[in-house]
Amino acid sequence: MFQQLLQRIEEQLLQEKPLVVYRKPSQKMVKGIFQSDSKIHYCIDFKETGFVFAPFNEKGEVILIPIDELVQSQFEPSEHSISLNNKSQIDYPSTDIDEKNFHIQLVAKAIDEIKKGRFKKVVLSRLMSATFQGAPLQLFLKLLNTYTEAFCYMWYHPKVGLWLGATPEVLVNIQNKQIQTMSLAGTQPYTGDPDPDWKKKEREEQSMVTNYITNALKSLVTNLYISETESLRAGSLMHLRTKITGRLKVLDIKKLVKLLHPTPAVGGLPKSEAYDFITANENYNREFYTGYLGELNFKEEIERASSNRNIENKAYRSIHTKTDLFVNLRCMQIVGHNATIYVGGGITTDSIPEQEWGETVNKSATMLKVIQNR
Ligand SMILES: C=C(O[C@H]1C=CC=C(C(=O)O)[C@@H]1O)C(=O)O
Repeated sequence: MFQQLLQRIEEQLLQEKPLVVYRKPSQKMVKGIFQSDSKIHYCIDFKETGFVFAPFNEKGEVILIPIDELVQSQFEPSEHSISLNNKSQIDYPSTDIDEKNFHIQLVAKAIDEIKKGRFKKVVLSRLMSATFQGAPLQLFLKLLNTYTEAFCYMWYHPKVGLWLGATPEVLVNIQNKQIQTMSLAGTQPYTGDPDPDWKKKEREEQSMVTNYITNALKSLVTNLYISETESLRAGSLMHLRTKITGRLKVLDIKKLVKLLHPTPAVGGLPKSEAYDFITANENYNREFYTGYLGELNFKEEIERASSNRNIENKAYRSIHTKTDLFVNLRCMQIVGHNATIYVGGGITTDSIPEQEWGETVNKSATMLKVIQNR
């Protein structure tokens, strides 16, 4: 069955038609969505059904792959998954000294602006290049094998390109009017401790995200609930996560997404000042990195146990509409045998530029491990 899904993916790639194949965190089901033509469809009012792929730029167009054909199959991660602990196994591509200096100076400039009061936090990123052997589909299978707790995907559109990723961050899950989101920030390497100590810088950086999201949601939801903050493992990294849930007063996905994206986990605070700094200073276009992606308005049939209402059938079915969106982190764009890997980190007044560089190097390991089959 899984073999059939792989064949269908290969066929679609050969025909140069749009597709997305993905697996949600902690699930075994891999879904492939195949578009029947090569047109580019856009999501306009968020009432459409399909798989969305949105850029970081809020004003950029959100691409939609309609569900012309859906093929799904269970995937059993193989026993030979890649080890996530051994940092030394990675062969980091050599970096140009100018590249490193540029990033360090960029971080220093941001710290200055924070001290001057222009903004409180900004997420700064860079890209790096690496070559790989084999086919992109092989990389996707390695992602599935390696990052079972992440949202793993391969997305392709002939007019846009091919992207792969394994992200730990949920933008928002919506089922009927119930929503679930998270504030995810703060990073340290995973060393085997599932609940390590966190420094003040990471705690503050993450609580800014929590505060932003809860304030943004206040006017839109009732029953707002904020969980305890916990450590979350994402491959060879650890993050801080707080879960936030609530019930929408009015189901308006467009408004909700506009409010959440980009969260200060990928943009900064205040949103527009940080955004302006990023676009004026980062020196490259993030495109779909730190955008969002996932299922929009999918219909899901839920079977419930027998109830008084429906004794003859022993069960009754109801149709739910679900939206599951993820932030596009730990991702790369593929052209031929070249991968462009995107990595970034949150900068606050307590950031140390050299360490922020190191954090982007650590984050690149998520994709490099897969590329290098380490
Ligand atoms: C921007 C990225 O990560 C975000 C998510 C988790 C932790 C982050 C941090 O510690 O800076 C970032 O906010 C990235 O991986 O490129």
